[in-house]
Amino acid sequence: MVSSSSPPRESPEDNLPQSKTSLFAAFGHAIRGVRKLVVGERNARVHAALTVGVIALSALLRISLTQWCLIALACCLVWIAEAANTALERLADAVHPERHPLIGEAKDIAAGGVLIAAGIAIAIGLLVFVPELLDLIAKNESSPA
Ligand SMILES: Nc1ncnc2c1ncn2[C@@H]1O[C@H](COP(=O)(O)OP(=O)(O)OP(=O)(O)O)[C@@H](O)[C@H]1O
Repeated sequence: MVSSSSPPRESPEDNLPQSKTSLFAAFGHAIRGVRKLVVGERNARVHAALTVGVIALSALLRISLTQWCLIALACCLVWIAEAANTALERLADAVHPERHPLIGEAKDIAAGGVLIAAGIAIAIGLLVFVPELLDLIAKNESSPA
């Protein structure tokens, strides 16, 4: 017979840590993460320079709203992959500083994700910018000197 004074059964959710972080503080942590990514990672600084260059080229070529959306998504894809790669590298180094084949594999896979994202971003950039640049060249050639 079950005693009526037995404690209530715990649900799996009861074991989860209760987050006391306010939305405002969480936003601050995220901004700190972006700063650490851009300041501390050489690859992220390269992405930052490329992002600025791509935005400048897009503005110069006066691309359409749809093209802006595609370029923005392509840039975001690379930034998200780079952030995930950096986070995984730091986590792996903290949890297991010694060399381990699985850590190596995990880092290689994360780096592969960045490579795939960068490849797709380059393809989108070519699809958007090459026709625009060809158009600009054709207009310049056809205009009277
Ligand atoms: N702890 C480890 N155990 C086994 N192999 C590792 C380990 N750390 C790194 N490696 C191998 O060395 C490669 C480079 O790892 P590293 O942490 O130096 O990244 P990285 O080249 O600095 O990358 P990023 O430029 O993105 O920071 C990994 O992809 C992995 O193949």
